[in-house]
Amino acid sequence: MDLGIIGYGGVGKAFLKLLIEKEQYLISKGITLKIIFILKSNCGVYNPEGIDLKDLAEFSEEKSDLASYPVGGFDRVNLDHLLDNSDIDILVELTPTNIHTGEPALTHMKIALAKGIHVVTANKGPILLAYHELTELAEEKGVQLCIGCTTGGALPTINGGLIDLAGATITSIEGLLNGTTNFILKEMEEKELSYEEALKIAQRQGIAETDPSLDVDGWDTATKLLILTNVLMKTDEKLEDIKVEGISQITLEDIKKANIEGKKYKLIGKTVKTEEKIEIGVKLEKLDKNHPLYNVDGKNKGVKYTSDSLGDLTIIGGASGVIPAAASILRDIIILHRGYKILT
Ligand SMILES: NC(=O)C1=CN([C@@H]2O[C@H](COP(=O)(O)OP(=O)(O)OC[C@H]3O[C@@H](n4cnc5c(N)ncnc54)[C@H](OP(=O)(O)O)[C@@H]3O)[C@@H](O)[C@H]2O)C=CC1
Ligand SMILES: N[C@@H](CC=O)C(=O)O
Repeated sequence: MDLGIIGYGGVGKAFLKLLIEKEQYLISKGITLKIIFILKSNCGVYNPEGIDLKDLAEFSEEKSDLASYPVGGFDRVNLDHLLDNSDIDILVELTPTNIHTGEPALTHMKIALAKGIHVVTANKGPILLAYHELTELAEEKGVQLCIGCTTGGALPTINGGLIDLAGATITSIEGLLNGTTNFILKEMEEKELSYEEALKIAQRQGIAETDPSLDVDGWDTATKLLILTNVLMKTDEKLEDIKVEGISQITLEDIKKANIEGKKYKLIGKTVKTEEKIEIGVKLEKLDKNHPLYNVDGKNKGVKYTSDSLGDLTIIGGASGVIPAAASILRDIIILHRGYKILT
């Protein structure tokens, strides 16, 4: 399969390295992935024969300006033109999340789907704002929109809800869905760091969003929760209708006090749906030891589904990070290659 990648930051670079590491595994499964183009905001690399990934990865260790890459580097980006000429099967969209406009990713995805190209993405903005429109377009064109990375990266939230709870009605979703805030809370607790110091470490490790206020003010949790709600509960809820709280007000003293009570602070997003109404919100909660998400620490995340006929299902792990995020992009590509249809 031929791929084009838009966004060559933390996740994009990790994805390239992963493809190099997994080359033999992929070949053994009969999966040949050829990268035709990689775009950043103002430059890119294009090679219709397939980019030499090892060479480009080495080049990128030293330089960030792809225009100066000797084989196919260029500095004027025209995606429409590229998609017309490069004949790719899958567009991998990895630009920064914008929860207000979804751009630039929303436009990238619409162009690709309209041209009959599958889209695999880590970008939550377009899925939050235009999930139904994009899936309709994908269906009309007979291609897939793969969003496994948008609701917790490596944590298999979408697959768990759609595949493992198939046939059941999900009545509540409770999620610890943001690795950055959970990591900050743990660093403050264990190393007695201030909130600001812990956030800087999360940023250095590449787990925070390009705009970290999305993490610490609760919007990333809210976005993931809303995508899960709209996909799994077949609703069309909007960000502006829900109450969202972050963690920026918490102090080391609050955390220590909770510890003495045998409790831990966690940023929790929760949706409860009955026949009459739906309640959705994100808030900092003090969990006690009996709560299924109490032991989800550090960069790990977790989700608990309650369903009518398949009971409760709690999935824990899926640490945030550029490598697990890249691996969840590859997971979606493999699922696509196997011919499974996830979003039905
Ligand atoms: N980091 C993580 O652990 C995870 C991230 N995600 C999601 O993955 C996506 C990427 O995250 P991450 O790699 O950390 O982000 P980065 O900020 O590290 O990288 C973003 C990349 O997108 C490029 N870009 C920005 N605007 C455009 C544009 N208009 N056209 C082409 N390229 C553009 C940037 O180019 P330039 O450098 O030239 O500006 C950069 O290469 C985000 O949507 C994020 O929410 C999901 C799960 C986990
Ligand atoms: N910033 C996010 C990255 C994955 O979505 C997080 O911290 O979990």
